[in-house]
Amino acid sequence: TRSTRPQRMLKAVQKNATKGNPESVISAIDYFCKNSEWAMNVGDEKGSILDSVVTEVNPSTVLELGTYCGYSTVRIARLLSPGTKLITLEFNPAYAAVARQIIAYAGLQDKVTLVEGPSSELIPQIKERFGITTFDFIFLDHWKDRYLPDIKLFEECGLLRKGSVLLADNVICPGTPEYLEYVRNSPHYESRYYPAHLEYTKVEDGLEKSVFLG
Ligand SMILES: CCNc1ncnc2c1ncn2[C@@H]1O[C@H](/C=C/CNC(=O)c2cc(-c3ccc(F)cc3)cc(O)c2O)[C@@H](O)[C@H]1O
Ligand SMILES: [Mg+2]
Repeated sequence: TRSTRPQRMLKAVQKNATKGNPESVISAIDYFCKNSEWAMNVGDEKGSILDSVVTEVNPSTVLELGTYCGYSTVRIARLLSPGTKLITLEFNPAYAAVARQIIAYAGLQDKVTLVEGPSSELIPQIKERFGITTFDFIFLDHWKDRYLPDIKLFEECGLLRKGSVLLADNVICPGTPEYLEYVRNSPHYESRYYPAHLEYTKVEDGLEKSVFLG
């Protein structure tokens, strides 16, 4: 049967990137998406903003919602201090299988815990299963209508502390209006918009960074 786009993306990484070199994996995926097939990775322009926020926060505990093929997982994990690991949640087994291979190709498997399942079920289990009290940094890039319910779940489960940083992709395109309204109007968050473009296009999009104030 015909291969899937994530499988073709993995082939492109195995063909064009250097094993153990995260930068080459990122470049190979961006090249594939610009020259062969568009895919919903955060991309290089928004990815550079992601890099700068991760570097600024220098987090000890990291969560990503929506692994997809692992592009942003690799971008984040390559910047983490030694001994720091990130947890990434993905509920599509086929996507998770490709992501595991792309993360391993980059040599970052020891810095990543990919958990298969829906965030709504997994978030309440995180403290127990991974011995995490709160997250320093959370990257939201899963179904856009799940950003708001999941941020409320973080609050209910006590997974945020004063200063926790949430970074959300696609707040303009496809858009997350309810989430934006919440973080921009809640007294519990200080929010800032980083304008950019939808990955590999000239369409407007951007990232919203929201700091939990307690
Ligand atoms: C049930 C919610 N919880 C979830 N828990 C765990 N994993 C989840 C969850 N939701 C979705 N996922 C996974 O996250 C990924 C979903 C991402 C959704 N992203 C988008 O729809 C998206 C879409 C676009 C886009 C923009 C313009 C277009 F014309 C077409 C597409 C651009 C992006 O950057 C995007 O992130 C998948 O791997 C999916 O299996
Ligand atoms: Mg996205």
